[in-house]
Amino acid sequence: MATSASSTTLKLSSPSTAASRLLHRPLHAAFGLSSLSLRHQPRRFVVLSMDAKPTILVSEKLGEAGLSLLKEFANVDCSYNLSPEELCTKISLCDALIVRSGTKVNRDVFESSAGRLKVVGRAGVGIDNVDLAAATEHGCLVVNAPTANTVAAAEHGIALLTAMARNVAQADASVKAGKWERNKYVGVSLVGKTLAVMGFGKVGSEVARRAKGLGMHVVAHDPYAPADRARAIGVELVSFDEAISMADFISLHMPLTAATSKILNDENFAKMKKGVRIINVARGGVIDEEALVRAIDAGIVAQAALDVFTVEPPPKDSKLVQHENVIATPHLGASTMEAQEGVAIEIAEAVVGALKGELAATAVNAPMVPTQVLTELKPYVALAEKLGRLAVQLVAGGSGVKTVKVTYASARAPDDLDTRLLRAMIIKGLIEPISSVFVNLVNADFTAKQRGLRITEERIILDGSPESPLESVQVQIANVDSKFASAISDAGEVTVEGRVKDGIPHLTKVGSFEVDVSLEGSLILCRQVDQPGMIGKVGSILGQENVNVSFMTVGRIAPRKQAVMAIGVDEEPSKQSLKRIGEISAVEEFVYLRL
Ligand SMILES: NC(=O)C1=CN([C@@H]2O[C@H](COP(=O)(O)OP(=O)(O)OC[C@H]3O[C@@H](n4cnc5c(N)ncnc54)[C@H](O)[C@@H]3O)[C@@H](O)[C@H]2O)C=CC1
Ligand SMILES: O=C(O)C(=O)COP(=O)(O)O
Repeated sequence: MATSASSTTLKLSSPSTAASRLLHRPLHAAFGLSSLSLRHQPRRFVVLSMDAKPTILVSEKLGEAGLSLLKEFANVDCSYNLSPEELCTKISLCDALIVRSGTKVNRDVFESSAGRLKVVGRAGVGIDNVDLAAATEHGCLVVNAPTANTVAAAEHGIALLTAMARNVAQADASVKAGKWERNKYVGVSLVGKTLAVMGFGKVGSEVARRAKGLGMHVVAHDPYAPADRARAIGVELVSFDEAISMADFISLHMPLTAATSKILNDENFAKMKKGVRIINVARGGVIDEEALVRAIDAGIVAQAALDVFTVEPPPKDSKLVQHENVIATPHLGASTMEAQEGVAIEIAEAVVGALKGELAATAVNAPMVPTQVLTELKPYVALAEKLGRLAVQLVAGGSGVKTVKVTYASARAPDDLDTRLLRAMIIKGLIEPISSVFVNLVNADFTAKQRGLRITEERIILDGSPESPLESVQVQIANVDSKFASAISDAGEVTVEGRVKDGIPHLTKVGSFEVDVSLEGSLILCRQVDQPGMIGKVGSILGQENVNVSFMTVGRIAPRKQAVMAIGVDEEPSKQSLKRIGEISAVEEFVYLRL
C-alpha cells in the first residue's frame, strides 16, 4: 500500500514464553471439537456433570478391546436396543455416540443433543444409517471404521456364493427334518462361470480375488475404480449393462446412495441371463426387493443369497426371505470375532482422537488432512482464527458482514497448500464473536453459507523458497464501516494481515498501517499523532492497574504524522483505563479487541 510506512517494534515479553504459550494451546481448542473445553461448555451446554471426562454412548455391541480403549478416556454408557425416543433422551448427556448398522442416527438425534454431541463413530463401513447433512449442520464429526471388516464381508460374500451354489442351507434344513433328498439338492459348479462384482472397492476387490482362486471368470463394474487395480488382479472393468448381462453370478458391493438405490430393478433384471444368481452383502436398498421376487418367480433369477435387507430385520412374512430359492443371513457380513475386535479398536481410536481434537483420518463429513500437513499448518490455523476475530470486531455495529476476501501469499504451488483448514478457522473467527453459533471444521462452510457470508479466496504466488507453507494471510471485509477508521484500507475494506514468526501468529497490518504484534491475550489499537512519549503515556495507564503489556508496536505513515500503535495486553484493562487512553490528547481513535 502506498501509505504504508516503516514500523518500529518494542518487544516486551520473551519470545520463548510466548512461543510456549502458543504451542501448548491444544489443537482441539482451535478446532472446537472437544465439548470438554471449558471455554465452550457454559456457553453452549447445560452443564450436566462436574466430571471432566466426556461421556460416550455405545448403542450396539462393540468388541472388548475397543471398549477398554474408550473407558481409559471417557465414561462409557453401553445401552443396547434403545428405542428412538430413548436414544434422543440419552443423547443430550453424551459427547460421542458409537453405532453399528442397527441405530438410526437421524436429524432428531442431532437436534435432541442440543449441541453436546461432537462425534458419531460408525463401527463399520456403511454410514447410510447416519444423516450426514444433519450431522454437518450441527457441527458433529462423523467417523467410520472403513477397513477392519473388509475381509470378513468378502469372506461372507464367498460363503454365500458357495452355499447358494450347493444348496447348503436348504439341504441342511432338509437333513435336520429327517429327509435325505440327494436328487433335489443338485447344485451348480463355480469353475469357469462368470462373476460380476458390482462395486470394485475394498470388499468387492477382495471378493474378486477369492473368486479367481475358485476358478471363476471375474468382471467388475465400478464407475470410479482405477482400471490398473482391476488389471492387477486379472479383473476386467465393464459397463453396468455388460456386467449384468454376461454374469452367471452377480455380487453387490457398492454403497447405498441415491444413484445405487434399487439399481437392481425390473428393467435391469430383464437384461440378465436366465438362471443368474445374486449375492448381496452390501445394502438391501440397492435391490428392489419386490422386483427380485418377481424375477425369481419368472425364472430369470435362479437363486439369491442375501445378508442385507431394505428393512432390518425384514418382516417375518417377507415373501423374499421365505422364498425357497433364497438363502438369508441376518446382516452377518462384518460379524467375525476378528473383524469385530478390529472394528472396535479402529472406531475407539477415531472417536477418542476426535474428542481430543485430532482430525480423524476416517472423517466422513470433514476434510481429511494428513497429520503432517496438520502439524505444519498448526500456527497458521491459530493465525487464521485470530485474524477472523480481529476483522469482525473492527466492523462497526449494524454494518452486516457479508463479503469477505482472504488472500494467501505463499511460495508454494497452489495444489501444494490446503487452505480448507485456514478458511474454516477464519470463518470460526468471524462468526463466533458475534453469535452463539459453535463453528468447527465440520460446519464452517455450511454455517458461513447459512449466514449469507460470501468468502472468496485468492492466492499470491511468491518467488522464493516454499519452505514455510505461507508468507502471510490477509482478511478483508468489504462494504462495512469500521469502529476504528484506520482499519479501512485505501481500497475501502476492513483489512487485517498477519504472518507466523517463529511459530507465533503476528498481526502485521491493520488497514494501511504496518504493525507487528504477537497475537496473544488482547489488543489495543490506537491511532495517534506520531510524537514522543506516547508509548510511555499508554504504558503507564496500563501499568497503574497492573495490566501486563506483552508487545507494543508503532506503524506510522511518516515521522511526526499519523501512527497506529498496537498494544498486546495479557489482562483485560478496566473501562476506566481504556477511557483514560482515549482521553490522551494525541489519541485520535482507539479500539480494544479480544483475541
Ligand atoms: N454386510 C455387511 O456386514 C457389510 C457390508 N458392507 C457394505 O459393503 C459395501 C462396500 O463396502 P467397501 O468395499 O468397504 O466400500 P468401498 O467404498 O471400499 O467400495 C465401494 C465401491 O463402490 C463403488 N461404487 C459407488 N457407486 C457405484 C455405482 N453406482 N456402481 C458401481 N460401483 C459403485 C465405489 O467406487 C467403490 O469403489 C458398502 O455398502 C458397505 O456398507 C461392508 C462391510 C460389511
Ligand atoms: O460395515 C458395514 O457396512 C456393515 O454393514 C457392518 O454392519 P454391522 O456393524 O455389522 O452392523
